[in-house]
Amino acid sequence: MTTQDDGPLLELERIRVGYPAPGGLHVVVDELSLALRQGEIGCLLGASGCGKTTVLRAIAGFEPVRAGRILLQGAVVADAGSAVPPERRRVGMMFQDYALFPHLTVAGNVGFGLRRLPRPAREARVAAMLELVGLGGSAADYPHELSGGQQQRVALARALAPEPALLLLDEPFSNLDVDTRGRLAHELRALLRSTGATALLVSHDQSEAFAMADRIGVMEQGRILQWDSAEALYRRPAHRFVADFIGRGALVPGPAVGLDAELEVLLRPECLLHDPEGPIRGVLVEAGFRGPRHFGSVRLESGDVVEVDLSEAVPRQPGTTLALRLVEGPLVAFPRR
Ligand SMILES: Nc1ncnc2c1ncn2[C@@H]1O[C@H](COP(=O)(O)OP(=O)(O)OP(=O)(O)O)[C@@H](O)[C@H]1O
Repeated sequence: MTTQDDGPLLELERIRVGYPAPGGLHVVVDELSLALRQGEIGCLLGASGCGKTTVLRAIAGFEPVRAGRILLQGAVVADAGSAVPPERRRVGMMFQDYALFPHLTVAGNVGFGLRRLPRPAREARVAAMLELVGLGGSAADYPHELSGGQQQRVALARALAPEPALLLLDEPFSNLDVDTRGRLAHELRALLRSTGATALLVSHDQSEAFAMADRIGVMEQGRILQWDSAEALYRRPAHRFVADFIGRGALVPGPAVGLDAELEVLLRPECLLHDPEGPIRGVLVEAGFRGPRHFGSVRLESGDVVEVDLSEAVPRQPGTTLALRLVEGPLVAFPRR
């Protein structure tokens, strides 16, 4: 998995992808750009139906690109006039339901894409992949004998076995329960890191995206609004939708907290502090402990309700009037609509 130069391993340049529809093309993804460097893990994050899977399918070569282009390791693999076939792209894909072959053993599944290798090399590679994902003892098992998490690891081993330049993962945790999801997100990240794989995954779950990815693209209706690190998305959302979608918080008119009337300010729970001397008043609507800190919904005098970290505030009875002040340092604000 090496590239010849330091350029991005994957580049999407303003791609448009759609599906044939009675009136013409139903455009699902438009003007979408992103770049991933060798060894980076990216994530497309967005609500159901925003076009995440369609982007993966276009990268894998299952859907044609109607405008823009896709480059892998510096070479164009798809544009409006041409497309390298999927099997020549060196792209591995792990599907949402894992798509394991039920009639093949674990070893058979992992070796499926290696049929052109001589048998000893194939067997060695399968064994190495199973060792990597911690399933060395399960080679002879069938998929139905495994847990969801183990099936996921078989699917991952199968996708990694042919040494793809790029790995695509469609909702890799969707079939797992909540506890397993959290654990496996960290496990999968560590695994991908250990192989140096470059990967792009799709998720509708922010905590998964944050746990897994170096770069996250927040999508809305077929576009990426911001392609950035998790921290930048949280601290410096470039778009109102991103501010709303990522993390907790509310956009309130500036005057609600003594600021400019032309602005709307993003108030995350850590932006307002309890301070008996503070100039901002609010009534506690409800409070709750979400370990290790206490949070409360506070109705400001403007009527806006914001979430506030109340760990330092006592008492925390609903109906209490609280004095608050803004945290020091810059806040995120947008021109008022
Ligand atoms: N094969 C297809 N033919 C026609 N329309 C399709 C096809 N596949 C997807 N679409 C449409 O494209 C849009 C985007 O679908 P896509 O599966 O890419 O979204 P998604 O963000 O991955 O959603 P989900 O999280 O639900 O899988 C949807 O409106 C969907 O109905």
